[in-house]
Amino acid sequence: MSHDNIRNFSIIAHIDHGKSTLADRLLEYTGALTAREMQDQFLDKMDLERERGITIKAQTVRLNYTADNGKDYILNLIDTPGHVDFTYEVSRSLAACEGGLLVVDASQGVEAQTLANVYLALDINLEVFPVLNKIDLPAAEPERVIQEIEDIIGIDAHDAVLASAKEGIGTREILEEIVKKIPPPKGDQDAPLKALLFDSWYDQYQGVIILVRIFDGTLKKGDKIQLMSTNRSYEALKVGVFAPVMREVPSLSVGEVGFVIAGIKDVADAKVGDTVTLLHRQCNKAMEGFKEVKPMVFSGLYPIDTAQYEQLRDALAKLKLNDSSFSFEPETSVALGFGFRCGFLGLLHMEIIQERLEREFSLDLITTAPTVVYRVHRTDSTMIEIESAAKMPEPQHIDYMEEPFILAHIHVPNDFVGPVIALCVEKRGVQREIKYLTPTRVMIIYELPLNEIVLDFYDRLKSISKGYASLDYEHLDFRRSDLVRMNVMINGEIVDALSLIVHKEKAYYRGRALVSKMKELISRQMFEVAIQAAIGNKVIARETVKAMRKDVLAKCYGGDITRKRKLLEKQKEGKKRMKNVGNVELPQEAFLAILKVED
Ligand SMILES: Nc1nc2c(ncn2[C@@H]2O[C@H](COP(=O)(O)OP(=O)(O)OP(=O)(O)O)[C@@H](O)[C@H]2O)c(=O)[nH]1
Repeated sequence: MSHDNIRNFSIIAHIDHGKSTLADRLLEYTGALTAREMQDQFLDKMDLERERGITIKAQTVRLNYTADNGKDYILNLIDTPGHVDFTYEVSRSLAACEGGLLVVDASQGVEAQTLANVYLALDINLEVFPVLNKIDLPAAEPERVIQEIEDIIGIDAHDAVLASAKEGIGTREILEEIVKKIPPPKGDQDAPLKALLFDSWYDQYQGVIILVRIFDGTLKKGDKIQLMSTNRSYEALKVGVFAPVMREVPSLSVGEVGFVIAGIKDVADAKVGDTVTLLHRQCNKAMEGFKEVKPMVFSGLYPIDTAQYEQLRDALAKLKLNDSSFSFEPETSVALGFGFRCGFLGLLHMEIIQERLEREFSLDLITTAPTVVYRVHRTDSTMIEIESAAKMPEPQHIDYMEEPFILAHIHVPNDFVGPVIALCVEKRGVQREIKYLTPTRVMIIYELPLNEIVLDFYDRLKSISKGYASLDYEHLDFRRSDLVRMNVMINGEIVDALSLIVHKEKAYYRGRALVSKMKELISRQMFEVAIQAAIGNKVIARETVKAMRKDVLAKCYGGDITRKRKLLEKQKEGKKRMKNVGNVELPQEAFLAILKVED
């Protein structure tokens, strides 16, 4: 059977350059969606995604298209998540394709994130062709952007499609280009099944659904399949495609993309990048590029109201059903009580989960400052990985420690090179390369400790570059580093949830800055509050929040009860995100004060 009529492609775009809008246009044009269904963007399903304008979970659709040459084609659009935390998932989705549309906002030009994904695509030899979107905007500069694409990315862009996804301009040209420029899939129909699992999620009615791209062989309903990384086998109960809603088909063969429901219980068993083969006729080599993804950023989540603990646990379990890259385990804090230490792929992933917990599950949470995984090599020559300062052994048991490093690509206009380099140096960065991509655009490549990135790197980068800089990063390795545990004491008591691991050289300065920030954040209480930072037994900084002079209610001249109630209510409002630690009331912000400290 010929696979000549199949085209598998992704849309590669920087956030907000119009990927979802364009995808909807393609669906609409090929008749996959009616205009009414178009009211909502089809591909970005979750509310949160829509609100934040970012794509979190990949979605894939099959489109039927009759080309100008009179032939019918099946176009599989494979959506990719659009954020730096999900690079691995992006790379697996791209691996399921033969080509990619590079969508660039004609008024903005090429951005760092676009580059990262384009390079991912070019590295695996995808056919990439450019589409300039938003040409309806008065600020669009197609010529400049075409030049930029050629200079920076090095692909031919002179015949880039000029499009406006908003106004439906260029849609047919794009479909024609897909057919002409992207090669059809190759593969051996008679070989044993070899399919790439490139996405999976949990559906409450159907269980785990996996998306696969067939490279060799055929996958039929009823087949006994095996996942090669876990060696577990399942029966393919349902096989089908999204067109764009789920539709069962008898089988999927070479080049095709579709879903399989196979009674997999847990998304953690359906690992992105895994190879699907047949139990009794296995392919001899798994797909390349498989990686186990591991959480890199951790934070403590505690219910403000201890009665919400069970609810929080259930909510975390529910979220985990659909997100195997997220982890949680119970943690107890003297200061905050019972909660969970949660692991995330990165900061955005963390914010998304926290926001969902508060919004979809109506939980009020205190979150502790994000941290990374450290490796502690103990004097007894064993090694442990810790993801919170509370787990750090006493100094006499530590031989040395290591912290994770990343490779950061920062894309910035010429004018900001100086400040960006200064920031990287301040954050203990090691310079790799500074590349002038054009006379005005610069790529700054630095090795940086992840620990500095999770604090305030991104915000600082944005503010020193007036929003122009963009960042993307990949994990490099663990490096030996001089780290100490810093404790924060409130009225002489160590508050464990505020302890942090810092680089020794930064400790004094950070300690001082942290306590002075906390002083601003903690409101006056009926008594004096001493805030101290200490390393071991040594106090390195101290600030005092003076006692309140008058009772708030004293302001309410005597008997005006409504006024009094109003004031009390107002106080209650403000109390929402407060936690009593000892007898001191600490606001949520105080737990994240370290994020607001500048070096
Ligand atoms: N003027 C104009 N606006 C557009 C065009 N295409 C998209 N937009 C707008 O640009 C914004 C971003 O578009 P999206 O399609 O959500 O961007 P996206 O690239 O999918 O973003 P992610 O899902 O985060 O990757 C939206 O407000 C769109 O309405 C266009 O051709 N012209």
